[in-house]
Amino acid sequence: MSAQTVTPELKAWIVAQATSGVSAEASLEAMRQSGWEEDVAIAALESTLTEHLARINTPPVPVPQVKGGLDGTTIEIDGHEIGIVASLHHPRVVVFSNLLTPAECDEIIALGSMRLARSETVETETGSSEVSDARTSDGMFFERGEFEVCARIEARIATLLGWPVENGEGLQVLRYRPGAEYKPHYDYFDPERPGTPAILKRGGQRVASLVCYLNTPDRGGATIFPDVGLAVAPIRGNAVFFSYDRPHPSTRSLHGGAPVIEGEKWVATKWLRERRFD
Ligand SMILES: O=C(O)CCC(=O)C(=O)O
Ligand SMILES: [Fe+2]
Repeated sequence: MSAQTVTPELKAWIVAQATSGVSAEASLEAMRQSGWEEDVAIAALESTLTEHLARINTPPVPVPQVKGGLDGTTIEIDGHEIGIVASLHHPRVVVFSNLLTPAECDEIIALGSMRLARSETVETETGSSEVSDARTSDGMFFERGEFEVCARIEARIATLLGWPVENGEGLQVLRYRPGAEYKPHYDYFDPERPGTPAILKRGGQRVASLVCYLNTPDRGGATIFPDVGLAVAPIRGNAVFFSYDRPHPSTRSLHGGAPVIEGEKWVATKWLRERRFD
């Protein structure tokens, strides 16, 4: 007898059927038609859907919130005035203007470029060509507080979102050249993946992202939220914040960086964890 194993692909298919409104009976019938024994198919459906429902049921955790709420148009932090441009409830998205000054954007680009250049050399030396087509940008991470400008931005973000500096990962800088993109993805760590428990030991889950635009590309490069058809224009100094109170697609936090058409796009992403990230 051929072993009938429940592969991740089959699980994904079962969940997709259920979420698109196909009845369990119809899915069972389709599985039988493609050669599954009925009892094995029922067990696969039952375990997969139970697991799926349990994840939807994941209790929400607290997430960062904008200081003072979203009623105002500006928020002042240490003499720096940040604008609230737009917000959305589900997914929770807030677009800010003037989160970073032009000088801060330039400084982060300058500091980031040095390390991008270095990592390019390393890559060519080892001959490793790990070009993923999901993310065609180049990136680097700063340590938290690595430079004065990093610490200043981190302190501002912590105040703006009421979330401790210690719960933040170091800023990540990405550079997209024309044609580069970041396909839609979730920023939380997929609870299904075997490596996730080890990652979560340091700081727990990611609960929010803040993508800061360091320049304005000539064309393209919006941050997109496909579940709700939202596109945020990348404008220097602006930033898009989004939070997700559980590691689940029901947060509608699926997002990506649309292809850059002309010019370069530079962003600094700040991820916030549930707990101290040391
Ligand atoms: O470049 C963008 O607009 C999105 C970046 C992003 O999704 C990330 O850094 O996780
Ligand atoms: Fe992302």
